[in-house]
Amino acid sequence: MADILQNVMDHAVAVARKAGEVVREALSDDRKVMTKSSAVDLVTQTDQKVEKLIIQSVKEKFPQHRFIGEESVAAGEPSILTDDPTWIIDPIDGTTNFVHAFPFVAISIGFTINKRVEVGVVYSCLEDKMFTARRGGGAFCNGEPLQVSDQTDVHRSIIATEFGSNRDPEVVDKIFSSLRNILSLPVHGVRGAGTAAVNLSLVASGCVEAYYEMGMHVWDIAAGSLLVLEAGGIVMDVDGGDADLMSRRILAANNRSVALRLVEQIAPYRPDRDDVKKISGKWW
Ligand SMILES: O=P([O-])([O-])O[C@@H]1[C@@H](O)[C@H](O)[C@@H](O)[C@H](O)[C@@H]1O
Ligand SMILES: [Mg+2]
Ligand SMILES: [Mg+2]
Repeated sequence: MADILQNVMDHAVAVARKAGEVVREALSDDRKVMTKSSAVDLVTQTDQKVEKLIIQSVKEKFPQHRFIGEESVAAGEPSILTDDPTWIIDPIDGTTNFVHAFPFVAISIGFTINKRVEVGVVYSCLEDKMFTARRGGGAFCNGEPLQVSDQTDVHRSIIATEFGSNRDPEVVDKIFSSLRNILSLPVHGVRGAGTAAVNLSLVASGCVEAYYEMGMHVWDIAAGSLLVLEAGGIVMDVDGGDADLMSRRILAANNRSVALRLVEQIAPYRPDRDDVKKISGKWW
């Protein structure tokens, strides 16, 4: 197992770095913007090109492995997580940032066996920060070990979250009531990098105490959730229950004390799960 995981880690780092070069080069091109689930859920040809590059390179080295890729799922591939070795890929996490040249854009590659993340790689390619973690092996940024913040007082914390791309009025109301509750605790501040993976790397780096969101997807959080765990943090559902990669809900924090104070303030809702999709009238 250790050899396989080291081979996976080495390959994920190498292909994430190559993908980062493609993204940086594309920043100087005209970026043709398309939309997916809403007018603000953006995708570009670079997202699609990078995902193809990653999957093709993994298939050559690990032909038996499975994939859940954001843009493959958008094109109709199922996002079912099995016990098989699976690469969970977000080719560009922060596409809206990429379109606007806002400087937080990441390639996120998680690797699971038996539905558990064993390797996580998040390459924040405009910052040139390679975040890596192996289960039980610690979390690192460009080779330097990461440790979550030791702050236990939520009032002295910065909390990260995102507004997402769902503009249904009832969802927007939930987002803002959670935000109002947390801001009024009070906390030192609320931030959002515009990418779940970078937000999770900020928790792992001790720069923010927690990140929560509802509506993001498994490819946004698979790699980053392991960064947080291996940096000494915790990951759970926004209601305090067990973390569930496919639920599209996450609360990642430096410790339980801060996490549970946030659970009390978050107005939860349940997005459609990543592994439950209507395809040609059937549910799977
Ligand atoms: O689409 P993308 O840039 O890969 O991923 C983004 C996520 O990282 C973010 O957490 C979410 O709020 C955005 O709506 C978007 O889904
Ligand atoms: Mg994403
Ligand atoms: Mg993406």
